[in-house]
Amino acid sequence: MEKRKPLTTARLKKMKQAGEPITFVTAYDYPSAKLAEEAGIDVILVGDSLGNVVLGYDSTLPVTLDDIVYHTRAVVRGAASTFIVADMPFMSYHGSIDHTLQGVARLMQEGHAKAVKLEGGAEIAHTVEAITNAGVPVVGHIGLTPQAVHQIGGYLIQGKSSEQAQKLLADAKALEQAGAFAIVLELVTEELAAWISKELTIPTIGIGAGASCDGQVLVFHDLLQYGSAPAPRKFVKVYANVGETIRSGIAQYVQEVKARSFPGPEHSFHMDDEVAAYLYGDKE
Ligand SMILES: Nc1nc(=O)c2c([nH]1)NC[C@@H]1CN(c3ccc(C(=O)N[C@@H](CCC(=O)O)C(=O)O)cc3)CN21
Ligand SMILES: CC(C)C(=O)C(=O)O
Ligand SMILES: [Mg+2]
Repeated sequence: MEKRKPLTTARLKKMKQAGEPITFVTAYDYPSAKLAEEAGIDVILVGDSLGNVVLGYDSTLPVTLDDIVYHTRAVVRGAASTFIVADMPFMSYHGSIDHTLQGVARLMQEGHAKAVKLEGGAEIAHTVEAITNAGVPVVGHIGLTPQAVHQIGGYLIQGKSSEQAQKLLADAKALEQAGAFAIVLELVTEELAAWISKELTIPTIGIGAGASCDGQVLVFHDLLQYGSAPAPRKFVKVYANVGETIRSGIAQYVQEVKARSFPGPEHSFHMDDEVAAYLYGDKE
């Protein structure tokens, strides 16, 4: 395959200016990252959705920094030529700046990430600035911020009222001002996402935010129907049914072992004839 020019934060800004859509997908391990890179994805996000789709939790809150470091390393091994962003997990960036920077350092030095993503608006702008000042590119994330699910009261669409919309625009501008190189807009109206995208010079990456964003992101397991929620959410398009492929493959394996049709002769190893004859044959 042709080797692509490594993506940079400057290139992402140029893509926005040129109107070239930016593609993000999440990945959490070596094979998924390798396949995403081979498929031509621009950016891989090692999301804390890891908690839901890989670790079986019912929210992203239990995901730890250790979890993200471990999975980011595997993703980087699978997609060494792709720009890889690591999600900062719940409560890893709300203490002191020192504590936050220690976590960022682990994601970069042990996880080998190229950038980090944090949920929140103007209230975390000082944190975004400190991380940026340390030379680490930052992706913002506003709208539905799943780490705040218990405060929000559910996974609800954000920015429907004009007050909320204006606050979200102010948040986006604060993050841009603080040095973020891109902002995820999650579960906001298409109208608000279009407005924010027009007002910013950095790219917006939408999930459930309509077609006017500068890029799109989806969760790997959602777009491939790989063990995630049985009924895909409105903002997800299903491009393949990997879960069904895996289930039917394993079911066929079970059936063939039970029927003794697997393994067949072509899957088995044999001794030389003389040895077999000596051990088990007619030794008169
Ligand atoms: N598998 C997976 N995909 C995701 O996109 C995702 C995760 N997990 N985990 C972390 C967050 C949580 N996300 C979610 C979770 C639920 C809804 C949801 O049920 N939304 C409703 C709309 C609610 C409303 O009407 O306000 C929907 O029907 O789409 C949306 C995003 C997005 N992220
Ligand atoms: C849905 C994306 C943006 C995310 O934050 C995640 O996968 O954790
Ligand atoms: Mg996340």
